[in-house]
Amino acid sequence: MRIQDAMITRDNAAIARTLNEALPFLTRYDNAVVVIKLGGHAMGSDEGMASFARDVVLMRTVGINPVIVHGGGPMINDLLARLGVKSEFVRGKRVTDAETVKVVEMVLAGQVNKRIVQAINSAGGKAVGLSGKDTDMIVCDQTDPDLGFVGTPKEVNPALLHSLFRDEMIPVIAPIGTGDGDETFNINGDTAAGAIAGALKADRLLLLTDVPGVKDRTGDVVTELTTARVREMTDDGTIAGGMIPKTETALDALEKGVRAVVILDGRVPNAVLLELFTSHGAGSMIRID
Ligand SMILES: Nc1ncnc2c1ncn2[C@@H]1O[C@H](COP(=O)(O)OP(=O)(O)O)[C@@H](O)[C@H]1O
Ligand SMILES: CC(=O)N[C@@H](CCC(=O)OP(=O)(O)O)C(=O)O
Repeated sequence: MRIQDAMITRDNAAIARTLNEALPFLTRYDNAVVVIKLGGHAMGSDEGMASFARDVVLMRTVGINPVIVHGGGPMINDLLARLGVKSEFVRGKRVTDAETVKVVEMVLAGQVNKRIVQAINSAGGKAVGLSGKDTDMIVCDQTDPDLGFVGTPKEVNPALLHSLFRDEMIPVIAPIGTGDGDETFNINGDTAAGAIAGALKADRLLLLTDVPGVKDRTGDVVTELTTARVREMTDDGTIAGGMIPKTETALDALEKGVRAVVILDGRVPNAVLLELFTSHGAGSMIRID
């Protein structure tokens, strides 16, 4: 056998093994709803975005209904800094005054949302850019007067998303909500993703971030977490900062009927596919005890 033929045979064997491993998952996820939160830190380069978009289109092609809810904190920070507006976070949430909320909406629903929509459409998908304001999809209460225009979703109307699924479209949602009046609320991206996943009773909520998962005190990633363990790790301060809205979201989403939540590193190429279609998965999976 020529060296080249031997290499092809080896490659084919690896491909066959991968497909073999993926097949049971392909059946399991047929028509499943998978909500993916793409954090600002996980968005990275254009190449990374293109690879993420290809994965999302592949999910759609094999019959999954993906929903993308995105963040964009670092992009908001950039513009606020250029405008000379100071910004601070309390327990992972941005204190948002009237001026800041305008910048937040512009960056998230304009710049970041359209970048993701364009990447998915370039990869051959049919992405539709939305925010929680469209069809009153996310109606909020004010989270805490000290945080200003930060919203906590109190009502999620997912009807539009079901229509989009029927037409094999991929919703891409900016975490901006409306109030009972005509207020605009800034919603933490994780919180918005959890609220949408809960309303859809999603099969999976994937929170893509810039760490490999939830780390314990020694810095090791915990691959399987119960809700009780998450509470313990929050109480003793092991879970802190930006990880708090993620784990709070996970607990809330599980309570609303989401089957499992996974926190994983969005910077790893094909992170979403590895999580969904391999037996070892990726990141930290949180399930109800
Ligand atoms: N126990 C923990 N395990 C992993 N990350 C943690 C933990 N506690 C705090 N963090 C911090 O949470 C960050 C993720 O939150 P954040 O920066 O808001 O992400 P994103 O922008 O992706 O939403 C990590 O980069 C890490 O610094
Ligand atoms: C209330 C609140 O904190 N909203 C976030 C919304 C964006 C976000 O969540 O972005 P990441 O996912 O990239 O962190 C903010 O203003 O930064």
